[in-house]
Amino acid sequence: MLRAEGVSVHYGGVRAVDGVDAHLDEGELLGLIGPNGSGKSTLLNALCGVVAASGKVRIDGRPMPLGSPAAARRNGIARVFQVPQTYPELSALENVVVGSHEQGLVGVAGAWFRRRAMWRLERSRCREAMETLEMLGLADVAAAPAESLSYGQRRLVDLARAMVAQPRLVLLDEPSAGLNDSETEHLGGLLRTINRDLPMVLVDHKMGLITSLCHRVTVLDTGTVVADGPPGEVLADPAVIRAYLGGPVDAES
Ligand SMILES: Nc1ncnc2c1ncn2[C@@H]1O[C@H](COP(=O)(O)OP(=O)(O)OP(=O)(O)O)[C@@H](O)[C@H]1O
Repeated sequence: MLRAEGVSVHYGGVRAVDGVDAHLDEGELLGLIGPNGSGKSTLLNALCGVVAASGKVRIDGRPMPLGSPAAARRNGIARVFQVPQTYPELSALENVVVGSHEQGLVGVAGAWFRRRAMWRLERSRCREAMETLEMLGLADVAAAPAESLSYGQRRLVDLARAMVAQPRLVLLDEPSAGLNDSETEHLGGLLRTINRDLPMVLVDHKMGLITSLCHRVTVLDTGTVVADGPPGEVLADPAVIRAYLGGPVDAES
C-alpha cells in the first residue's frame, strides 16, 4: 500500500536518507530500526512531507508529491512524533478532537450557514475522540489538561489524535521512549490491537518491542537500507550486527 523508491534527504553534505527503497503492506506492522543517526526519523519526515525529499512515494499505487504535509495527510499518512505534540492547556479530549478537524464542515461559513449540521458533526467528533481515549485507557483523564498528564499519557493522546484523523497508515517515532517496562508492555498490547485495523511503521530502539510486534523489519545504517525481512532473521544478519557497533543485537532489550 505504501511504496518508497529511491527516497533521499540530504542536509548540505549530510546524506541523512540516501536512495531508500521501502514498502509497507496492507495490515502490516513494519519495524524501522537502525543505530542512532541512521536516518529513521528523517525517513518518516520524508514520508509525512515535513522535509524536502527526492524520490518516489506511491500510496495504493498513486504517486504522492513529496515535501508537502498536506499531500501526505490527503493520502492518509498520520505521524506520531518522538516528543509529545499536545496543546498544554487543552484537555486530553480537546487535543484529540483537534485531529479530526480537517474533515467535514469547518470554518466560519460552515458555522454560520449550517449551524445544526455543524453541532451534529462536533458531537460525533467528540464521541469518536472519547471512544478512542477509552480504547487507549485514558477515559479517566479525558477532561484533564494535557499539561497535567504524565509523559506516557501525552504520547497516547498524540496517538489518539492520529487515529481520529482516519488515516490509511500511521508512522510512529519511538513511542516507547521514556516509558518503563510495564508501560512499554501496555503500549505493545495497544499497538497490536490498533494494527488489526491500521498498518503502521514503528521506529523504536527497544528490540523486545520490535520482535514481539513487527511482521517485518527494515534496517537503516547511514541513510541506506542494510537489511529487510522477518525480525529473527534480520537481527541475526551480519550487516545488522556490524551496523549496531559490531556487537550482537539483543532481541530481549
Ligand atoms: N535538520 C537537520 N539538519 C542537519 N542534519 C540533520 C537534521 N536532522 C537530522 N540530521 C542528520 O541526519 C542524520 C539522520 O538523523 P535522524 O534523526 O534521521 O536519525 P535517527 O536514525 O532517527 O536517529 P535516532 O535513533 O537517534 O533518533 C544524522 O546524521 C543527523 O545528524
